[in-house]
Amino acid sequence: MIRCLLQLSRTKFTGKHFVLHSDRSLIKNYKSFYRLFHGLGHGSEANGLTSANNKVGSWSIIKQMTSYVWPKDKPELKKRVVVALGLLVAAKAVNVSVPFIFKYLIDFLNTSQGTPLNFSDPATTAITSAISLVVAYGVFRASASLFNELRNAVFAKVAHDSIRTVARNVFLHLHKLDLSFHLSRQTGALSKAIDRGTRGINFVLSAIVFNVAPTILEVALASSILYYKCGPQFAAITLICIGSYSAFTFGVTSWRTKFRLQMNKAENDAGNHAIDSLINYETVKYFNNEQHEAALYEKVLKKYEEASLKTSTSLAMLNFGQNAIFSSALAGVMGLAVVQIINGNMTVGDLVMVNGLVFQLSMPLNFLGTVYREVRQSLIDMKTMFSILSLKSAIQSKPGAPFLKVTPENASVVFDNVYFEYVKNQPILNNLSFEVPAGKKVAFIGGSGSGKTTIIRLMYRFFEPQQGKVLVAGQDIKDIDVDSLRQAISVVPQDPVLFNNTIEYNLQYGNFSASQERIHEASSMAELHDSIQRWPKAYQTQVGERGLKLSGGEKQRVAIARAIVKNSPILIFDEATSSLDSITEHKILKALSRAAHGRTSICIAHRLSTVVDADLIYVLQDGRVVETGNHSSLVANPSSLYALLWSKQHETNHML
Ligand SMILES: Nc1ncnc2c1ncn2[C@@H]1O[C@H](COP(=O)(O)OP(=O)(O)OP(=O)(O)O)[C@@H](O)[C@H]1O
Repeated sequence: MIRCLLQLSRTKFTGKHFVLHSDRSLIKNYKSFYRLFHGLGHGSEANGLTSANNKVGSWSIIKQMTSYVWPKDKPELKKRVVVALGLLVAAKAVNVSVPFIFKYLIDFLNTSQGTPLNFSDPATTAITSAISLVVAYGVFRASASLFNELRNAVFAKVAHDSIRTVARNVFLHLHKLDLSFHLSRQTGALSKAIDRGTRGINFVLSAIVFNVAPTILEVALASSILYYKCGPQFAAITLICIGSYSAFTFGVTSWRTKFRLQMNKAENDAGNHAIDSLINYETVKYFNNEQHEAALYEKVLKKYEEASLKTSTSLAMLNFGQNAIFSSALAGVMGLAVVQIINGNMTVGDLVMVNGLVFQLSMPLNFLGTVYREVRQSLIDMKTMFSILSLKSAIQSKPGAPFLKVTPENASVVFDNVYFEYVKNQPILNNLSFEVPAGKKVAFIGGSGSGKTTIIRLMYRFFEPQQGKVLVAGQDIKDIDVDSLRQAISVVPQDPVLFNNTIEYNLQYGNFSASQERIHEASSMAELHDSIQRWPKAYQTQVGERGLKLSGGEKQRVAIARAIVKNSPILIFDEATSSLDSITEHKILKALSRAAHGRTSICIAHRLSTVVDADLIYVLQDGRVVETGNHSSLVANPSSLYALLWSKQHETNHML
């Protein structure tokens, strides 16, 4: 899961096919997620978990969980729940009977004391009673344990199925959430929250089904028996004990909750720091900052330790208080029973039965305390996980939205008066209008931060413009199915990141139904096939986490081949050849123009030499198109920004 989340953190273009995102923006995003995740600021700005967290109440979590334990479409699981509940009732009924057997045994022993049993005449009532009582005691105890174990075995599948389904749903939902969420989250904290949340499910499920309900049943049974068999005082002491025990437990547990929250936060911080630091392994080495990193890590671990100590100390206090309440009640009922025996109203067997019944409550009560404590903690853990499920993606297809009808002949892209800002009142695109005609190669150039990648994000519908329209193949992308839009566009990002798998898997990622020939063909087009064949494991070579075992140029070529495998009518290259040497770049550009033949291609480039053959070049400045034309028309105007950039790059090339 962690690996997948890490991979996800670099995903820039989602949909069915992923092309990956740069580390630079990741680090920036990690910081903002930290604020968001821990509620330190602008939580309402985006899809922050903090705000979502508040919306998810404990009842809502329990309600959601019920649907996993009692799933409409899984009758087999429902049967298991029913059988498990049956076993539970049987175990409790048997359990409550044990003190009775004890009582009869003691009374029998009392009356038979001094009268030796005649074993040579087994038909005597005394022998039969003695043997039956001892056997019944053994059988009842064994049956209670058997029913409990069977119940656990039968219910285990229900719990595991629920955990798997919830984990899968959260994972899928994470992929469905929009880019704003992924730009704001922090991987370490998120993966820890999911780990803790799924672990909590098992606990909460078992606790509610097997502890809370049965304890109430057991308390009711024991109190009724005490009331009818021994009198109202016994039932009253028992109920007062249970009342004060529960009140004390709930009160202290609520007070302790903050320590658990501090522990979770410190654990998240430690996870984040460890992941961030290990991701930046090389940077740490470049600056000899191992000790600095370890010191920061230790600082958060210390916070964890402090919170953990407070949790343990307060737990000891809780345990002691619970025991004191229970022991007082036990002493109370025993004292009452002794008085009754002396007055001749009760037998010694009754005293043992009362002791047995009240003592038997100690187990579920003790559990009730633990359960309440753990359920609260688990609910806190699960809150974050379920809050993810409650988040709505800002980008969704409208109900019944038609699929995009796009062919290479109509694959045009139009921006009509588009205004877009990431942050309020800081426009990135300012009433931007342009057209990318179908089947043409169009280039966007402009200074760093002028909004080139943002244009692609809007085209891919990662964000929605605040004003204006984006049309693909003449259709407003807001009104069409998002998946079909993304299927129509292949993107080669600036800084691709690969899955920690074989090179073949990474190429297949463009289209899992593509044949091996097609994959090899695409890799040849990206000038990659021959290099791969020279590697000892060829296409089965593992690329390492995020593709770290490949060079920047190799990764870029994998990304190009993968986009070719996807075979979409619109191709986008975001600085796609920036890590290549000039000879390889030249070869790839030729291959790309072959691959893009008859398709619409959009290139973002800083090196103008890569776009001289573009049919149309848009020059961006301050979120607007300031110049349009092809290379020759733009250089022909010596006062144009393009001509200036062209001459500057020429000068630099000559200097080199
Ligand atoms: N998620 C975001 N939240 C806030 N601001 C953002 C976000 N993403 C990008 N920006 C800002 O928007 C501006 C345009 O970014 P964009 O990535 O589109 O530029 P670019 O032209 O592609 O730059 P470069 O050539 O350096 O890649 C930048 O100033 C950037 O800092």
